[in-house]
Amino acid sequence: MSDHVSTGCDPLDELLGGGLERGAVTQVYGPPAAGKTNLALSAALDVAAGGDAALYIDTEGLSPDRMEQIARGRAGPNQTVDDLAGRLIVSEVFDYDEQTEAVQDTAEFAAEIELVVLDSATGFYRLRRDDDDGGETLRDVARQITHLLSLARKHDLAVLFTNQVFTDPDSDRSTALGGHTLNHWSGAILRLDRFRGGNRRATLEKHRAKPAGDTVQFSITDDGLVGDDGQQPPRRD
Ligand SMILES: Nc1ncnc2c1ncn2[C@@H]1O[C@H](COP(=O)(O)OP(=O)(O)OP(=O)(O)O)[C@@H](O)[C@H]1O
Repeated sequence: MSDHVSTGCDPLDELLGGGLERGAVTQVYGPPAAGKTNLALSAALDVAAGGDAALYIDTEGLSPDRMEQIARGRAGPNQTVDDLAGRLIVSEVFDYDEQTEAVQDTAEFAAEIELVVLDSATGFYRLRRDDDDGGETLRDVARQITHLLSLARKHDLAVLFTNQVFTDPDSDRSTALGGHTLNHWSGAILRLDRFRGGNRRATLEKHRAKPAGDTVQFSITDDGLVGDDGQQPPRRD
């Protein structure tokens, strides 16, 4: 078994030293429409195309149409979209308490899945942090991430969580919500940015085995994510 779970996009896998590392948590953050959900879906459906299962905790309202499009892009010639969708356990959550519960319940599936996606870890935190100044809720999100990390270690899973940005008034730069607390538990951190014309850039900000700062360019297409050389990711047999 590979040490990594593919993102479904070769250049992103290379940037990450092979993909999403098993036994660790990968954080993908960036501004709205940067491509975080597309990347998460691409990885989950790639797992499904490989014949394995993935758990997808969705706090944002996944588009079934988009899921179907990417599944079509990942499916091999002998696979249907339904084959892939059938290996995706989607847990839809509608508020913060449901998110907490869904993360807790991941333990029930851990033995039968290869990847857990939490998209997004901080959408509801963002709504709550004005009420409690972020303190308690942030500690709670961190507990969710450490719970997923312990499952990742125990069951050799990959975990991907997405995270949003806020603009730091001191530096005027957008940074990841949750700061050091969430970054500490992330074995790898990937920042996504979107540019005019739809081009996107992924920047490796933290990695166990690679220097930070490397980047790749990619685009979002009907099939999912493609590197800027325009090559489609290889389909499964
Ligand atoms: N079929 C497609 N072809 C090209 N681009 C697409 C396609 N489908 C979606 N997109 C692009 O993906 C963007 C949405 O990306 P995604 O949902 O992954 O962003 P995100 O980073 O998760 O954003 P948010 O933080 O708002 O959830 C759209 O704005 C659009 O630009």
